[in-house]
Amino acid sequence: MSVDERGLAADERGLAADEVGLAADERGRAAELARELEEHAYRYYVLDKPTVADAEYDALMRELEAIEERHPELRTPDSPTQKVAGSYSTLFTPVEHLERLLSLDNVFTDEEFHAWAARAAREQPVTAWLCELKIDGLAVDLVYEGGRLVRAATRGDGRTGEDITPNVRTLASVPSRLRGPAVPELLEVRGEVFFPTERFTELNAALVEAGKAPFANPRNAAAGSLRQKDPRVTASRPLDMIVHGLGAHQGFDVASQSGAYARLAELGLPVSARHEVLASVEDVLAFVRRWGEHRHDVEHEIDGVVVKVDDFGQQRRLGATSKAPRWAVAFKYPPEEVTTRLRDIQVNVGRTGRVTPFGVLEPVKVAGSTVAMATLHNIDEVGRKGVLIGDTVVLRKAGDVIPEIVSPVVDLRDGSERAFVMPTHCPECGTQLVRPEGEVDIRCPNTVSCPAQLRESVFHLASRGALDIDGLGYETATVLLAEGRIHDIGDVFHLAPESFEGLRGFADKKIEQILRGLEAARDRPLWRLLVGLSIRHVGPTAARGLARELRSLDAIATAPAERLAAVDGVGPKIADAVVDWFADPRHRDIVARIASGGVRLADEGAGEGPGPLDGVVVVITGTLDGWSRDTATEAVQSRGGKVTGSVSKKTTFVVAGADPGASKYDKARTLKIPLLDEAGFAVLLRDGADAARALAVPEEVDG
Ligand SMILES: NC(=O)c1ccc[n+]([C@@H]2O[C@H](COP(=O)([O-])OP(=O)(O)OC[C@H]3O[C@@H](n4cnc5c(N)ncnc54)[C@H](O)[C@@H]3O)[C@@H](O)[C@H]2O)c1
Ligand SMILES: [Zn+2]
Repeated sequence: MSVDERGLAADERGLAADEVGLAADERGRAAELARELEEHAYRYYVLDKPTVADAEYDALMRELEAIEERHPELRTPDSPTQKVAGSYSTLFTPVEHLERLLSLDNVFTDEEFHAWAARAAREQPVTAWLCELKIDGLAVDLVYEGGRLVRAATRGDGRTGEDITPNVRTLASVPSRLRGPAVPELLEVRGEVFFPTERFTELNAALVEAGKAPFANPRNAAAGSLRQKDPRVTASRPLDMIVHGLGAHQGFDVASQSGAYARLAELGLPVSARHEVLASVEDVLAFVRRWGEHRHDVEHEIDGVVVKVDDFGQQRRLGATSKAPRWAVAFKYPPEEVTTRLRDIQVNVGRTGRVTPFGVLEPVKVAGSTVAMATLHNIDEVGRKGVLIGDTVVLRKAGDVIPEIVSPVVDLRDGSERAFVMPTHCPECGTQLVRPEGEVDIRCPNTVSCPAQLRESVFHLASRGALDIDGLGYETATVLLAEGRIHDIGDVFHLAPESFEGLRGFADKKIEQILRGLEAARDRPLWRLLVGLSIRHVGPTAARGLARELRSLDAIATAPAERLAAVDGVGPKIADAVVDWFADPRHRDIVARIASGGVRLADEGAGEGPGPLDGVVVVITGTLDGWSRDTATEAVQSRGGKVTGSVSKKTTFVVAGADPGASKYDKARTLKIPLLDEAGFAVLLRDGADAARALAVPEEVDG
């Protein structure tokens, strides 16, 4: 044996030894993962009290799958990757399902879906896909004999579930008798029981008030409400159900999933109207994308889309694994919930003095960004949520919405947690805080010199939503105030090159940028200035209304409350806030300084009669190349027209840019409201409504 060969042989031995070590490690890890997964599944399915978010459970499951992929000998039939998760509690009588209830395999990306669909199609050509929403609830099995509901059960381990018949009978949407002349002799249907999203906060608040632990999310609320010993508790909860599957049946002859849904609906069962039968994989992916964008427009939570082979014959030929059918898959959306630790609760003082608690979190990644803080809105909210400092909490970040603390994980408390106490004095200026009667908010009443309020109001004046002053960000505002170069928002437009003398961190370029930013901001539309003044309750909608109808700051400042309240989008509460604000001589002084700083305080056409788009109501949806939503809105409003957010019979035109919102688009078609593209919109602005109407050709909906 040559030296070389010996070396090689030793290497091989080394490698083999490593592999043995690795396998032993991985075997240990696999066993640990299996234990953890079983424990989490028990907490989730039996106790309805998970201690980790679904995304964390799914990550453990994927880790186990990956190990089993490398070491197939570890993939035993009792591995959590191979069975339907779930168990049944001794609180309920066990019942055998007539046919097994399975879980679903998952895909997370277009590529994974393509691969899945291709694999299915290799076994069995697929003629049509049925797409529907994946309801985040709990699976329930209903059995009808001779048209009467005889049993309802949870999924359990897929073979044996828990008898929850009396509880399910309390659901208004579940018929106790099927409707119509030809009811099947036997019908086993599966569906999802869910807790309507908008009722969830209300339930948790009530539980916390009663000294009980809140639910982690609407799914757990559904499971916990349904799996009650006392059906009266279930009856008191707003549970709903949608059916999405067929089990054993006799006298129910249909050839497809979509056909089954039509028939189930005739029988009076709750079927979702949101399913679609689609021919191509591309159409399926478009469905997935569309609902991803409208994920929060649904009355229940959805965690993805379920794609099923529509034809029953094709389904049968594809069959199932021990865990899931091969003819269906769940396309999961990115998770929006994680758990993390609430390290502290602190308060923030806003531009109008409002004191809001916020949670300081152990930084955590969710929905693509790292979150370290979450608002808690007000002191009542802290109480309603029942969170303590030191708690592990469920954190939710849905789309562009700011991150929210949903609930504490009560089961993970160790006694070291403590309740948040609202400070009695402003953390920034030491002034005693007040809670005006009948208000939920606590405020710092020192509007004149509270550093937090000044900083926030200057920053707000300069922000995108208000005057959009380039170069004047939060840091700059803080420095200028702290160094006494400005005292409040009234001084901002008096900033000159000398104002920055002796300040560190202000290069000539930066100073120029700010001065140029101010120059541009002097000429913005009136409503932006109004927003920038930080008058309580006055947001863009009210400001636009006021500017549109009164057209100058002077007119707004001197109008009586009744006149202001009559403005579209204003009303008495905002009107009073406006009157109060202008009644304060310090505020009038601020306005005078803003005016002497060269800011335009009136819109063009102040005092003029109706504009060319008077009476025209426009809804804008999708993106326009040449316009932002703000500039497009302004263009309509400055001509006397109105822009609203939803399509109704009162809408004159719907302007649809690229990727228009599906619901607005569809509604416009149903109500036969003229649709304008970007070119049509330009015509509307230039030549008026009649010219635009002539251009709006009704087109056919494609898919
Ligand atoms: N947080 C935890 O501790 C914990 C523990 C266990 C499981 N889980 C979560 O539970 C889920 C896994 O459970 P699973 O096995 O039920 O899988 P799954 O929820 O991903 O998918 C299967 C289920 O989807 C339901 N479903 C909803 N809409 C449907 C539709 N339109 N058509 C068909 N089925 C539909 C069915 O009831 C079916 O049983 C994961 O999301 C996991 O994170 C979490
Ligand atoms: Zn203060």
